[in-house]
Amino acid sequence: MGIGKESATLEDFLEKAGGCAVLDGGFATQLERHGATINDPLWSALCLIKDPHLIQKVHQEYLEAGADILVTSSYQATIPGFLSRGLSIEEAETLLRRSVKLAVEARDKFWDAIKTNPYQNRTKALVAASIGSYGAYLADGSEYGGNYGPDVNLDKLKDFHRRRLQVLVEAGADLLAFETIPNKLEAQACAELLEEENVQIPSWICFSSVDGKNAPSGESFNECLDVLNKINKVTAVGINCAPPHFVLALIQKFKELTGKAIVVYPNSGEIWDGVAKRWLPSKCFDDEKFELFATRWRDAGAKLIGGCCRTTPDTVRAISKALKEWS
Ligand SMILES: C[S+](C)CC[C@H](N)C(=O)O
Ligand SMILES: N[C@@H](CCS)C(=O)O
Ligand SMILES: [Zn+2]
Repeated sequence: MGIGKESATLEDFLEKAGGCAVLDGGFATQLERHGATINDPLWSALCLIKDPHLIQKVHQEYLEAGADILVTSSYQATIPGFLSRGLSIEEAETLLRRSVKLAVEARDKFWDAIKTNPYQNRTKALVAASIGSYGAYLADGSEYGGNYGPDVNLDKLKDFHRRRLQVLVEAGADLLAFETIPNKLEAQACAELLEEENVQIPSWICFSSVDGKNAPSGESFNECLDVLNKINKVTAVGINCAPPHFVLALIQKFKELTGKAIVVYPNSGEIWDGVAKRWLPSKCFDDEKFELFATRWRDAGAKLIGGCCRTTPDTVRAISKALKEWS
């Protein structure tokens, strides 16, 4: 027996979405635009404790902007992270389940409101449970560095991810989204866990990149994807929270390296300073540029396209306009 409901394939969903699905945008970014303070080791997961209503509002805003897939607020929600704040294991698991519940409720409410409108051309959105990297939990910018040191081995990374993954799948997520994976070892740990836990829902594993060519650790995507290609339970692979000007070349590279579906959701181009905990200005794409490049990314072979940090519902609206223009 595996965990998670038997679901329709991602391929079927992509077909219903017109061949290419629109993801949402920067989740934490939109929380902050509404005034949330997340300068904290739990980052956006702090809102699971302090302001769950705001989480649901942000999901709603991304649906209204055209997202076919919502990514949950669990990026930096981890059991050890919550324990270090004095919560019990039970409370930590309740918060993880809450992240899925908030997105599912937002999705269902939105769908109930639009499904009978004959002029709407939408598919019922999916909820992807975010599983941020170990580096995200460290809260020191390690998801863009990829060097976890000699004490972190394959088993330690599996132990870190296992229980959260089980709780999120059992809470009813439609998909798993591993985000900002910065090295080959962690990609392998996540992929092998999908097999060990016999996960029945589709999943993507996304890497960050700081040089536009390799994983942040310096390992080539060739090596990283070699590991993932062998594991059928990894449905899609790609890039998230890397600068958007890297994305076209990375899609072309990934097309050569894998037969799996490709997912891309870059950030705005700003650079995260993990020590000062703030975004530094750099070469950025505005929403018009996202609109222009979304079709280039699709034409290069990406099947799931959205935005990550510092992008907003307006960015998603621009991507949706570009990709669903035919509809
Ligand atoms: C995607 S980064 C901006 C998330 C925050 C980071 N893990 C930190 O806590 O500093
Ligand atoms: N899903 C996370 C990604 C951070 S890189 C968020 O949008 O907050
Ligand atoms: Zn991001």
